[in-house]
Amino acid sequence: MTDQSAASARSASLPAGRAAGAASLDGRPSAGAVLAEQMSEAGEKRAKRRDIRPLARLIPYALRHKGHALMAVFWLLLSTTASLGLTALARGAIDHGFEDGGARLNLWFLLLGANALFLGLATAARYFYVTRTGERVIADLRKGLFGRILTLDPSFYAHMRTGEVLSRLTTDIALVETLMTTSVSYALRNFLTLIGGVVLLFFVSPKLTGLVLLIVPFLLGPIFIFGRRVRKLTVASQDRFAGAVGFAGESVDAVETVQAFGREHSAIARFGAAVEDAFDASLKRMRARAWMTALIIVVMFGGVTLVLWLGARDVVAGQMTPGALLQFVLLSVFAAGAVGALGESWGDVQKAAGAMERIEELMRATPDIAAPARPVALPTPPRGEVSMSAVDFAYPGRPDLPALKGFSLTVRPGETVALVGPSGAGKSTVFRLLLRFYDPQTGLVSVDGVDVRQADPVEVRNRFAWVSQETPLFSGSALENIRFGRETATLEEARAVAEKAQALGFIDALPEGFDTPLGERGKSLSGGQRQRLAIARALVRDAPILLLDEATSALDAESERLVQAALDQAMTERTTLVIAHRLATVLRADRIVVMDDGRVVEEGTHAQLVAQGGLYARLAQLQFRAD
Ligand SMILES: Nc1ncnc2c1ncn2[C@@H]1O[C@H](COP(=O)(O)OP(=O)(O)OP(=O)(O)O)[C@@H](O)[C@H]1O
Repeated sequence: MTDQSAASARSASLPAGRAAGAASLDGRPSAGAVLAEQMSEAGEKRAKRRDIRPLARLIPYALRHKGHALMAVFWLLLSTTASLGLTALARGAIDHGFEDGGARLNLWFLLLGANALFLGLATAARYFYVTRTGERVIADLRKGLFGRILTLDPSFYAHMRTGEVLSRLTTDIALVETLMTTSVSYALRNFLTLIGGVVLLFFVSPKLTGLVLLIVPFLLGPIFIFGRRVRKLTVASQDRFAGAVGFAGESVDAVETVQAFGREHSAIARFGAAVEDAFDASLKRMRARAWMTALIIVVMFGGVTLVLWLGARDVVAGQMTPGALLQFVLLSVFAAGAVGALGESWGDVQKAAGAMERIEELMRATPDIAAPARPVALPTPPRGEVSMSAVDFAYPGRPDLPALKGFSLTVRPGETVALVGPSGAGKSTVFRLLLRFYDPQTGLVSVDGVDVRQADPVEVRNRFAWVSQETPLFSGSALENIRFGRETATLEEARAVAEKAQALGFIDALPEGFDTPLGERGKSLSGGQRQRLAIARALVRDAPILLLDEATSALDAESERLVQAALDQAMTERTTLVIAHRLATVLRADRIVVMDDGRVVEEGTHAQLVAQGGLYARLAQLQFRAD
């Protein structure tokens, strides 16, 4: 076999798995090694698929790299030819090398040596081109999939957990990667070796080959029948043992109760019985396995002996040369090895088929929200006007629970409107419809006078700067986080908005100022700092409409004052829609819109609404945090 090393490499089920042992310099596993190990473990649990048709979807990806794919096929054919050619050369060396007192012995062995050299090089080239094509396909697939994932709208994420989406991006792609790199190279080589080997076997000796083919069912029969039984019995004995362990765990956990009730002996007896039970199940498995082993060895070695005996008789009778017999034996070994190896690869193929099916499901998913064929352009310069009229909306999967019912609201350019209402009234939903994460079932949402359904969602979203409650930040520096609002922002612009957002002071005080990495999700900052940075990020966008979801989480007095000052700055000079939780904010608003159960129930200024003594008056008393 030319690349048995590949077999051992394959046993690590994911390519990433091989890196799992890698450690960084300080002895701890590196982040990459940890991820690889996690993916390797997760890969074990992903479902297989018997139908391997999904793998055909990889073909277009491979065809994008035709040159390398062709090179892979070329070297695959050459390396297989070289390994099969080895058997022909061995035959020649035996049959002709000793003729004329061994005159051509050196030549034959030179040829064998040259073949070995060529085989080595061809195998290396095959490995390189197959793996390179595979890795390239995987890189394209990864990029394509992530691109797709980020275009999917919240309706999609409502029925698929983000964890599952990430598993598809990492674990599932790693499973396909194993197939496309290690397994494909290995399996194709073995497949070709098998086909070529069997064809050559027929040429060398049709009689003996026929005999071998007759023996094969006798070999596969016991493997199939006993193998199945052994697997069933293995599961049974594992289950019994798990039962025993479970009972032991329970007793140890509650050892005081066991002792207080004086139940030690009965617990020991029960555990003993469970262990004996597990032992009996193992015994059955051992018997089946022993019989299977005996049968396989008898059939295999008996068969080999029979075939060799018949071959040797043919040699004596002059119907076959000794070299041909040697070639026959070598080819049989190659072909048998290839069958075994293909069986091993089959598990990887099924795993990858399952993975590819899941990946394709994501690739095929189309977002509900997309630009129409001919989007209507929003007016420039932007006016900063939003309007929702008679909007009815229920979230996907909750059709019976409308979040907005006949909701209408118009916000004029430059106006500040505070949305107030009990939890679940539909305030955040208003924002989600404006940002066009969803479309309403009935009614109209328009931005700057254009129906958002007729516009390009990217252009619509460009009109908004959004500060959400959670203010998610990203790993990267403070500057990069501000530039998330607008990539082209200069450092000066970033400083200017940071100043307006009351964030300049703390950013400058960071060890590397604007270049300080903030850690994953900006976790090195305090809650108030994160909020101010998020406000700076929204400000740098310089969008005409600000959507502000005030944080409900309490900050300390100083942070609260700073955040409030940042918000005051943000709200000036642009249309603002704010989900308000602070008294100061509602007092500043031009208009307060009170929502309840998806409807507008009251509207007016703070003073007017308090005087009305309705829902707002009650909320104001309970909900607003005084500054
Ligand atoms: N993604 C979602 N899928 C299904 N239902 C949702 C979803 N988001 C919100 N809802 C439901 O829609 C209704 C309105 O929710 P919304 O988040 O707009 O309320 P809210 O007024 O912003 O409340 P809060 O002040 O608590 O954030 C609620 O009944 C809520 O359970």
